[in-house]
Amino acid sequence: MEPVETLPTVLVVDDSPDNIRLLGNILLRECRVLFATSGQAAMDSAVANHPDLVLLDVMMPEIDGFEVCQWLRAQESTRGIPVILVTALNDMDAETRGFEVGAVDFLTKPVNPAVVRARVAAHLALKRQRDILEKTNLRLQEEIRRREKLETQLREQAEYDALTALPNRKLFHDRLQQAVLVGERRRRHFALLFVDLDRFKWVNDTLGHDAGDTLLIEVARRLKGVVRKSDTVARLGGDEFTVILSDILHESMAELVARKILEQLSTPFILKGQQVAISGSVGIGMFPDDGATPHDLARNADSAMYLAKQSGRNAFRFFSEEIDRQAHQRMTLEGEMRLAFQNDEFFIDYQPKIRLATGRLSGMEALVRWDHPREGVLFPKQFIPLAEGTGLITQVGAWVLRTACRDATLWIEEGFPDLRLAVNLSALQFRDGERLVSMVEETLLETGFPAKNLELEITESMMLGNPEQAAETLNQLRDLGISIAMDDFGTGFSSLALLKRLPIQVIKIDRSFVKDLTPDGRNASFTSAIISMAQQLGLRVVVEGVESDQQLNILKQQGGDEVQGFFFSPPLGRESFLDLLHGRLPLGAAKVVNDD
Ligand SMILES: Nc1nc2c(ncn2[C@@H]2O[C@@H]3COP(=O)(O)O[C@H]4[C@@H](O)[C@H](n5cnc6c(=O)[nH]c(N)nc65)O[C@@H]4COP(=O)(O)O[C@H]3[C@H]2O)c(=O)[nH]1
Repeated sequence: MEPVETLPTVLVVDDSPDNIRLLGNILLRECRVLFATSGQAAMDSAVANHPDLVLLDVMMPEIDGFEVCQWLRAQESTRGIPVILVTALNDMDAETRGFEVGAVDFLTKPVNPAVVRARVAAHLALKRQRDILEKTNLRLQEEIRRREKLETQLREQAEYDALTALPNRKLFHDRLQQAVLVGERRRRHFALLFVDLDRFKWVNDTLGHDAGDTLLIEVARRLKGVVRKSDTVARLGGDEFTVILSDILHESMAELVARKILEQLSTPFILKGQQVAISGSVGIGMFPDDGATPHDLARNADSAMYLAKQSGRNAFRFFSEEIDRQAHQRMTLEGEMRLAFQNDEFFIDYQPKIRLATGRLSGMEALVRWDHPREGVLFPKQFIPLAEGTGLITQVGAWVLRTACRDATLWIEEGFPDLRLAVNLSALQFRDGERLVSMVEETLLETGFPAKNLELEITESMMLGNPEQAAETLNQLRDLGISIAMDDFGTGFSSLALLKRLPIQVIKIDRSFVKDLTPDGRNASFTSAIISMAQQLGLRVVVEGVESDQQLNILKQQGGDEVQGFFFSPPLGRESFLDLLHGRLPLGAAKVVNDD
């Protein structure tokens, strides 16, 4: 006989003490037997003693065997205990229900001792096997988790730099390879920047390696701060860092990041309690122009970095000489643009707008120019993108609106009360709606220009980022009494939904549609369709870029409201425009000075 503590435990449940005694005697030799004489006592005992098997009488008062069995199955701690139900002979219904509530077997009364022993022994053996399997399974899962953790650690050690936690050289090469593949497949540009610290050796030699490590960790943090989450910043070793800027639309975006990096690196670091100024050099390679393979691109970005270092440090260089020249020209221009306000170098030309129905001047569009001391007169496309890239556009835009409103107020006072002034807004001004609305409001107050005579020109793309916020800004502008014109209509999505949703009063048909306007051409159908759609929506239509009387006649027939273009007049300086207003200069007499 096995010692009692190693014998399996069987809980015998029956409300009849005789039956309990009988079953107990049958099992006594092979098992440790526990007893319960009610359903409740059985449940309590199962939870407390966790038996290896339950022999459960079905017919009991209050809580019967089915309920007890169901309850045991529902509890986490007793779910695995096999239950054999003891039923009356030939009670088929009881058997069916018993299986439904989770019993594993049946014994029928009156019980046959040999059958009882055999069934109990079989189910105990099964349970033992299951327990062993479960334990093995748990151990295996634990082992898998341990190995996965180890693998992750090993991978991180193999792919990440231990000091800065940035991707190391190996992972950088993988990512670069990946970027090249994506770039090839989707025909996307991306930029690779090589960044090198200019005084790292000095820090290591004079302040010690601890300070060098602190510096590298801080540099890693700052570099990550200037790029998007989807970009990669890696450390190749020493003080050599790289940045992969994915999805670059234009080199100027890479330039912007390079400049931010230089700014970050030239902001002093605190090392061993003292302020240390270092700087960096950045080399930029553009995919695919500066290298269509990871190897070529990396080599070229690296050599651009050496050129930057040679050119006096704290500098960036593009690999391509042409791009580099343009980037540095932009940088110079930016500095000069800041000075241009002080030196009064901006001025405005006004291009007349003509009402088709009367053939008379109805208003003008203000177009900014920059009288650059070295380059001569610069047109918007030569400096507005730069002003947008540097944030200076807010200042330029406010200056244009104030100056144009001041000029136009004078003209209104000179006897042209209906003169309408159109001013362009930039997407960047539009992004800060609140600031824009208060700037416009203040300008109207300051200059006394009537809001109803002002038309602000926006483009569709400005609305796309956040249409809800755009609609709110436009509503606030409309509440001031200003009209809103959708510029360049037809070149973007030309979404009707947008026209319906936004408080727009005017659409301006882009001049590309007027260019080849012939009576039976495709462009004629296009302008005609837009004009009749606009009329149905109650919008005014201004057509830009009218250069010939043939175009004019078509537009007249199609019923446009206003036109603007070299056929009547190019943009004019303030004095010439005044001459035009007073009839001293006839419409159509001025020569084209800006034909882009
Ligand atoms: N080929 C041809 N061109 C014609 C004709 N009639 C007018 N143009 C030109 O077309 C442009 C019309 O302005 P836009 O579509 O609003 O396009 C403007 C506008 O989007 C932007 N811009 C101008 N001034 C400002 C400003 O103060 N702020 C902002 N944010 N953008 C401005 O710069 C763009 C270009 O301005 P500009 O170079 O002055 O060029 C002007 C004008 O000189 C024509 O018959 N034929």
